[in-house]
Amino acid sequence: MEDNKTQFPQQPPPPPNDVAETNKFWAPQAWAHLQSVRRSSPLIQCITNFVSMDLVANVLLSGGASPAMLHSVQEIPDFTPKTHALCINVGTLVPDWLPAMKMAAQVANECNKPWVLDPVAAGASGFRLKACLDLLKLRPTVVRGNGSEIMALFRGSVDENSKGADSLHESTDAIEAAKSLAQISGSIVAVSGAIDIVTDGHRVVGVKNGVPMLQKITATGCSVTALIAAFVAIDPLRPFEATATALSVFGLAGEIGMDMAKGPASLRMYLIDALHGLDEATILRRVNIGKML
Ligand SMILES: Nc1ncnc2c1ncn2[C@@H]1O[C@H](COP(=O)(O)OP(=O)(O)O)[C@@H](O)[C@H]1O
Ligand SMILES: Cc1ncsc1CCOP(=O)(O)O
Ligand SMILES: [Mg+2]
Repeated sequence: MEDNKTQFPQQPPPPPNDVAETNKFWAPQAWAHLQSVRRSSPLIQCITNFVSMDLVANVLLSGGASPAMLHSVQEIPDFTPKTHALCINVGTLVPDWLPAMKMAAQVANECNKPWVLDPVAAGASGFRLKACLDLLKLRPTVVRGNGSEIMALFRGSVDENSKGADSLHESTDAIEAAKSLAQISGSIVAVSGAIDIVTDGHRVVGVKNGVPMLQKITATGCSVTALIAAFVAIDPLRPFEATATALSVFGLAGEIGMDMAKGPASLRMYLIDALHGLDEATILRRVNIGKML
C-alpha cells in the first residue's frame, strides 16, 4: 500500500439474516477479507507487550499486513495518522506506557482509524483493571480477550483467583458478560477459547476453528487480536464481520499447522506458514462460523 489515502476494496453488502447465520455467507466473507488484507497490506501499529512483539509481527506479516511496533509518545502524532488500524495490548503494562496508549487511541479516533484493545490479565490487579477500563472509555472498535478477561472487564472488579494471562473460564461462560459489555461500550466484543464468541451486543456468532494446542504457545491471543486489527482495517464499517473472519482464519491456520506440528514450538512455526499459504478452497471448505444461542 502506497499511502494512507489508498481506498480499500468495497466489501459486499450484508446478506439477508438467514444467510448471514451460515457458512454460505461466512466462508466467502473470510476469503474476501483475507484477500483484501493480502492485496492492500494495511499498516497496523501495535503497542504491545514484550512477550508478544515477535509473534504478533510475524502473524501480521504472514496474514498479509504490515506491522509496526511503535510505542513512543513522541512518535504517535506523526505516525498513528499514517496507519490503517491500531492494536493496543496491556500485557506487560507499566505506568510509563499508558500515556502513549491513550494518546494513540485518541489520535486513532480523531483520524477515524479503527483500534482494537487486548485487555491481557485485566482482572489480575487494580492497576491493570483501571488501565483497561480507562482505555475502554476511549471506545475501541473491538475488544478481544479470553473468558476471564472479558468477565473481569464487565464486572469491573479484580479477580481473586486470577491466573494472569491465562483464562479460568470457558469463552461460553462469558457470553452474557460480552453482550452487556458490547452494549455498554459500543465496541464489538470477542471472547476467545474453544469456541470464539463475537458479539455487537445483539448478534452473537461462534467461531469453531482452532486447536487446543494454541493455548500452549504464548502470545497466540495477542496475535489474533492484531490480526483482527488488520481485518477491521480493510472493512472498517463492518467490524463484527471482520472480527469473526479474522478469528476463523487464525484458527484454521492453527488447524492446518497442527497437522504438521510435533508440539507447541513447531506449531508456532507451522501456524505462521499455514496462515501465509491459506488458499480459497481450504477457506471455503473449513471456515466454521455460525450463530450462537
Ligand atoms: N480449546 C481450544 N480449542 C481451539 N482453539 C482454541 C482453544 N483455546 C484457545 N484457542 C484459540 O487460541 C487462540 C488464543 O486464544 P486464547 O488462548 O483464548 O487467548 P489468550 O492467549 O489471550 O488467553 C484463539 O485463536 C483461540 O480460538
Ligand atoms: C505471559 C504474558 N505475561 C504478560 S503478557 C503475556 C503474553 C500473553 O499472551 P496471550 O494473552 O496471547 O497468551
Ligand atoms: Mg491474552
